[in-house]
Amino acid sequence: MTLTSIPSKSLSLLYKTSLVSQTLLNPSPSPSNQIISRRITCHQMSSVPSLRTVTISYSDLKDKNTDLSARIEEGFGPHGLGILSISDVPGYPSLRRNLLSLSTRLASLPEEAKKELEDPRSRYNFGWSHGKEKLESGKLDMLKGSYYANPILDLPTSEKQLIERYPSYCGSNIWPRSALPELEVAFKALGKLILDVGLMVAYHCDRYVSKGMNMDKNRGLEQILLSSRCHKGRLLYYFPAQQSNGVHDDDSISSWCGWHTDHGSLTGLTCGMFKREGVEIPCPDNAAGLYIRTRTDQIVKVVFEENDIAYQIGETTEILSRGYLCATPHCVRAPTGEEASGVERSTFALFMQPDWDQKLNFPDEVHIHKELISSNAALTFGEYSEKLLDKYYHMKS
Ligand SMILES: O=C(O)CCC(=O)C(=O)O
Ligand SMILES: [Fe+2]
Repeated sequence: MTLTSIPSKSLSLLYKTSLVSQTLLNPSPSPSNQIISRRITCHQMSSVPSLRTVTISYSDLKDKNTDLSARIEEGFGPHGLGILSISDVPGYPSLRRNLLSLSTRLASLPEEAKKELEDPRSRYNFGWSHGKEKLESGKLDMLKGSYYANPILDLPTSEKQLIERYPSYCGSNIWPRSALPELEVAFKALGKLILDVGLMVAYHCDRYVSKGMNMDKNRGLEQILLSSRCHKGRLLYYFPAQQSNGVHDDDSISSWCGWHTDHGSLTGLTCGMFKREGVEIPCPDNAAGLYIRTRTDQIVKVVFEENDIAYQIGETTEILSRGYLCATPHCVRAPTGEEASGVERSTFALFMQPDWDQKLNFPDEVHIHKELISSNAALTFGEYSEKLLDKYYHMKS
């Protein structure tokens, strides 16, 4: 388990009962499954239904005068899937390719070199992490390796007390400067771009939310992300089947990455890159990839273009927006069948999250992590995350 993605076993959302039936822009909305069925497409080769994300072009997104509230609501609102993607971001395709191509090299470094990149103090939330997190089954996750770093700040604070209290946020990056020097440049470049575009998404999210609730201009999502020193990038490498003890015979939907909601504010996601023996290939199994659980408890496979950046909502935004923007339960399914043998997957997530002292006021009725958070609790983001980490880290022993 890592700090950025905590499993939500019941997947009940915070605001399931109160605001889900209320939309801002469509006073009498069609049921969410109607919206969803409009966008269902079936891949020719497979019977697995996939939904395309709502897509906004970069040129529309960067124009602050364009009102994108309806698109934001369609993607992130109570009846949306909780994901949307941005197309045509200048420079993005090559930055994505540069970084994702390095994940195989990182994962193949000698064990001693990877050990030097580990940081137990931050519960492996900086540097290399493999086999430290638990899968839903309770077994250690040997299926993927992750590399975590803050792409914006190498050292978010020099205050010793803060570093000790919140090691997973306030710690320092650990770059493989001699073993793989290209990683730092590629990681920072992609992370910074996804943050910049994420800030534009956040601007339009605020505009949408402010139509429904009184919002202090300085406390919106954009401002929270702009002033945060805690953003965290995760380069993920899913090992090919035969290197992970053949565990890919698990054909459940969450066979590669368990069901969870990200607990920060906004997550930027690249489209996964598949390779066999070092050569990039299209995904050999149409059923493999990202799945989302909808507000009406349907499980759907979600697709977006290779050169689009996808954004998902995290728990903190759901809390701060009082449910107007809803967190996104998701998981990843591994490819199965003969064709899946030797297939690896690389991807990158940027968890945009508030600073450790951001105040979170929980609602009267808390549905998520109930056992940890009391109704109307007022915690800082740092305290909230530490509570989750304490709980899930203790599960690891
Ligand atoms: O591998 C993916 O596409 C998603 C990973 C993910 O959900 C996470 O790291 O929180
Ligand atoms: Fe996630």
